[in-house]
Amino acid sequence: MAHALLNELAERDGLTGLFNRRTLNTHLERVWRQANRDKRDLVAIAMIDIDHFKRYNDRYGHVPGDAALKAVADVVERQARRPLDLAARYGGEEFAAVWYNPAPEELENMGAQITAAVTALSIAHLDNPGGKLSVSVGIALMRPSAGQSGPELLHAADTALYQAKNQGRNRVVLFRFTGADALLAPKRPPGAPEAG
Ligand SMILES: Nc1nc2c(ncn2[C@@H]2O[C@H](COP(=O)(O)OP(=O)(O)OP(=O)(O)O)[C@@H](O)[C@H]2O)c(=O)[nH]1
Repeated sequence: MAHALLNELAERDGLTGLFNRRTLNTHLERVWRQANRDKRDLVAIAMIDIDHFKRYNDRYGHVPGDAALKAVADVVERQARRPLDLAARYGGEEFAAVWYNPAPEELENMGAQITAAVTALSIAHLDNPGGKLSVSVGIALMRPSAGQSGPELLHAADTALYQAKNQGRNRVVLFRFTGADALLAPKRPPGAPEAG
């Protein structure tokens, strides 16, 4: 019993109860191998970061800051519900979700459900445009193969998150691999006719 409790504590983040970064990395390695065996299964990662959280702490204090982190953690957890999915606190105000074999065309929507659910919490954040707590989301998708690794996927999701921050925050950006790695159809430029 005590052993199980210690294991549980080592795997989880004390504040939010989500899995910690170390557990995420181990899980990613495991599902990566699984998907590689199955040859066609995909793995996606979403990185989720609270917008202007430093300003939030500065204005409202660390106790409300911690409560906001827990509320966002619950949102992320609800969005990673399948048996091989996993939600983690990745760092201070950064969360990550592993999505095993998601439908590529659903990814943007899955990310948008996270941004919408955080906005719907209606946590006042007067130093954030819009006046409410919001998050930015970066998502990347890969079909694991021998030549690629989970950390590459994480890095791509992080790059997409960086773009989401730069483009104004409170939004979802999908990392778009090119060439043979492209699993997501490139977005049509505005006004372009539909393919087919
Ligand atoms: N209350 C609380 N704050 C934390 C915790 N961990 C990290 N933070 C705070 O999160 C803030 C992160 O700030 P930055 O990395 O500058 O990012 P940001 O202000 O969210 O800005 P953008 O990400 O660019 O939108 C810092 O002020 C940290 O102190 C925690 O466990 N509790």
